[in-house]
Amino acid sequence: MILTVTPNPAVDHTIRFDEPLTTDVVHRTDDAVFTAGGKGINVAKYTSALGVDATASGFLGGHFGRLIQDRLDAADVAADFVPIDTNTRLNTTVVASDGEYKLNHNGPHIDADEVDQLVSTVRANDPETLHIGGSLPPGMPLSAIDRLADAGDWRTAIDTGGETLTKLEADYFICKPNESELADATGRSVETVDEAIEAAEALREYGYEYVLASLGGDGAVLVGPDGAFSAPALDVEVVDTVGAGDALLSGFLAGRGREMSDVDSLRLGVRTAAHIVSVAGTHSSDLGQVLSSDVPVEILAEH
Ligand SMILES: Nc1ncnc2c1ncn2[C@@H]1O[C@H](COP(=O)(O)OP(=O)(O)OP(=O)(O)O)[C@@H](O)[C@H]1O
Ligand SMILES: O=P(O)(O)OC[C@@]1(O)O[C@H](CO)[C@@H](O)[C@@H]1O
Repeated sequence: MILTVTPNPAVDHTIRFDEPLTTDVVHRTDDAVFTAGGKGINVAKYTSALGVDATASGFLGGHFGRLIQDRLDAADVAADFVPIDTNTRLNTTVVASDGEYKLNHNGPHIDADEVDQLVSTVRANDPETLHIGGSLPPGMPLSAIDRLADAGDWRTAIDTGGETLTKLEADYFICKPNESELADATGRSVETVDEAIEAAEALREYGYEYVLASLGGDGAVLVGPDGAFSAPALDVEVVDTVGAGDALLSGFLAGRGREMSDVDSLRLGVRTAAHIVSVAGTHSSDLGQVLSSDVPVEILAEH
C-alpha cells in the first residue's frame, strides 16, 4: 500500500484565457476547473487510478479541506487526514496565451501537536511505500520529514522542493526534482540530458536510491543502482502541466508496485505524465487507460 502525505494540500483552480494577461483589464472566461490537489494528493489519485492500493494523508481544514475530502470520496480514493481548524489553501494556475502563471498560497500554520498526530497517522497506516510531497506549511520544520521517513519500516519517496533535498538526513527510496530543483539542489547547470544525469548522480550521494528528474517537454531521466536511463516526453497536445511531475512519479511508483522493471516503470511514468498534461488540471478519471497503452516510449541507457 502507498500512503501519501501532503503537508500542504490545495484546491487547484485552473483557469484558461485565450488572450495574454494584461494589467487593469477584466479577463473573462467559462473555462475553469477545481480539483483536489497538493503533490501527495495527486499521487494518491493517480496511483489509485493505476490500480495500486493508495491512501492520501496530510492536514485538511475548513471549506477547501471539505471540498478536497468530497472530491477524494467521489473518486474512491481512500483518505486519512489529520483535521485542522484553519483553512486549507487554494492555488491558482492561469493558463493564458502567453504562458502558465502558477500562484500558490503559503497555506495554514501547523503546530507541533498536529505534526505529532500526522506521525501517529502514518504509523497506524504502516504503508509499504510512503510518499511525502509538496511544500511545508508555515510552522512545520524540515526535520518532520525525516521523522516521518524514519517512523517505520517503509521506503520513502520524496518530492518536497530542490532546496530541501540536500538537507534531509534519513535514507530515501526516491526523489523527483524537476530541472530547476535539480539545479538548486546540486548547484549545477541542468540544461541538457547529460547535465541532468550528472546532477542526478551527484544528488544520489545524499542518500537517495533513485533520482527521477523530470525535464518538462524534454522528458525524464532515472538514475539508480542499475545506471542511468533517459526517456523523451511523448508528443501530445498540452492543455496544462499542473500535476505533471506527480504523474511521472506516480507512474514509476505504480510500475514498481506492480513489480515492473525500472525501465518499464519509467515508461509508465512517462505515459502517465503525457495523459495528465493532455487533460485540464489533475483529472484522473480516465487515467487507467494508460495501463493498456501501446504508445512506444523510447528508453536510452546512458551508462
Ligand atoms: N510539453 C510536454 N509534452 C509532453 N510531456 C510533458 C510536457 N511537459 C511535461 N511533460 C511530462 O511531464 C513530466 C513532468 O513534467 P515537469 O518536469 O514539467 O514536472 P514538474 O515541474 O514537477 O511539474 P508540476 O510541478 O507542474 O507537477 C515530464 O517528465 C514529461 O514526461
Ligand atoms: O506549493 P507546493 O506544495 O510546492 O505545490 C503545490 C502544487 O502546486 O503542486 C501540485 C502540482 O504538482 C498542485 O496540485 C499544487 O497546487
